[in-house]
Amino acid sequence: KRHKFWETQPVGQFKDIGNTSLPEGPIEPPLPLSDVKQEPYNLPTLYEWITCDISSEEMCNEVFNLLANNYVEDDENMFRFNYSMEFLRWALQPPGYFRSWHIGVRVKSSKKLVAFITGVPARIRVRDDIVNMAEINFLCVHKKLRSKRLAPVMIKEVTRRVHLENIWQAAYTAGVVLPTPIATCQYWHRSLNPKKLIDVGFSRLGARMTMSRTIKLYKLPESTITPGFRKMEIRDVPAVTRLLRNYLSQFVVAPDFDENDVEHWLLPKENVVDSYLVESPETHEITDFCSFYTLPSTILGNQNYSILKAGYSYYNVSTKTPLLQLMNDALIIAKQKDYDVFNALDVMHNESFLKELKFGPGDGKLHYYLYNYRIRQALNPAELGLVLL
Ligand SMILES: CCCCCCCCCCCCCC(=O)CSCCNC(=O)CCNC(=O)[C@H](O)C(C)(C)COP(=O)(O)OP(=O)(O)OC[C@H]1O[C@@H](n2cnc3c(N)ncnc32)[C@H](O)[C@@H]1OP(=O)(O)O
Ligand SMILES: CCOC(=O)c1cnc2ccc(OC)cc2c1SCCC#N
Repeated sequence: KRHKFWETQPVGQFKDIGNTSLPEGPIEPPLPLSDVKQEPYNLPTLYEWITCDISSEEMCNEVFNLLANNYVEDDENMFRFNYSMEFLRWALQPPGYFRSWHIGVRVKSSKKLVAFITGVPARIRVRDDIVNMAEINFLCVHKKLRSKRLAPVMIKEVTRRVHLENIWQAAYTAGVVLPTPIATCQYWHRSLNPKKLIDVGFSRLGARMTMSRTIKLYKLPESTITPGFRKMEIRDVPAVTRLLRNYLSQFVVAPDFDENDVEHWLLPKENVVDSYLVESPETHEITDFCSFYTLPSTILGNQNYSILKAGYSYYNVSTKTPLLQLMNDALIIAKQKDYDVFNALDVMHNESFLKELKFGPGDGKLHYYLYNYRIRQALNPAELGLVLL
């Protein structure tokens, strides 16, 4: 497949796969800031750039609506991600964020928002290298403006603005195959509301299975079973940071979280992120941690339901409680909160609990990418300690 844009970019190229003589690390060196293009890339005549202030209710609502109607759908067009406004503010305003990396495209005449792309700063460790990167997300072009080569312009513009902050690497994920994935992961789904998932056509009644038998199969206890299992609070940030940093150190690619990052990304936020930990009833030591984020989806073309309430496994650490038991408590919490499904990627140690906790494999893949950073050989999902939103 010809990748006319991606073949011009400092990313692993398909032709280089297997060429282990190429060094691991940055592909191109940083430039002096004076060499970075000072003015925005040209857009087609009818359109203009707009820097989106996500703090503004009106702007955030415009972004919400663009994504709600034009963002990612599954291959069967059964679902479309429906990121909430509070989720977008959480995802886009981490410590040290740059408003200039929240980039929109408007129609000059109508001022209608028709495209969007974002970056947020993140310190990502790759093996022993800690790299300041941009995490790129929410690339979206209105359905009516597709296949006009707008995406490469959006990507070049966010690249330019990231370069202006002296950052030269990026991390991103996509369901599509581009040059060149550093890892390819699989989604797994754990039904919490099997009747709804069957009704919308995602799941099917198993052979020789009745609906009541299916509901019973996925039934969970009313309450969590681990002694000392409780919601994370702000006073837990130092202990959770220690626990998480130690746990993530075993993976090839992982965020280098400090306490500020943990406070932003992992403190519970209603309808956005849920975090629980195990505080030993004897020693009061914090021994385990689990978290999931809330990303609903619009259900496309179903008479009975319009929204799918989905939880997504985020960061989990087990040092005393078996991961299987910890994640079962996470499922119990999600069911208590009326989630329809709990999703997880096969990253980190997730493989160890998926089948036993009755997750089923999805048909979607998620490819991880680094920009301007070569990894000699693609990683196994279990070597990834990074979850993007
Ligand atoms: C140092 C800093 C660096 C910062 C930047 C780092 C890189 C960040 C990269 C971005 C990371 C985003 C991560 C993220 O947000 C998470 S992945 C979600 C992406 N968004 C969606 O799928 C929403 C629905 N689809 C759309 O809105 C459009 O189809 C999009 C906008 C996707 C493409 O619009 P279009 O109207 O359908 O297509 P054209 O404009 O005609 O352009 C075609 C070219 O775009 C390439 N393409 C298609 N999908 C892509 C994708 N998901 N990533 C990268 N490239 C993608 C495609 O391969 C082709 O290039 P090629 O000819 O070379 O093959
Ligand atoms: C019921 C299981 O599927 C999903 O939860 C779901 C929901 N919404 C989506 C929107 C766009 C979409 O595009 C790939 C996929 C989904 C999926 S499956 C992949 C995400 C996970 N887990």
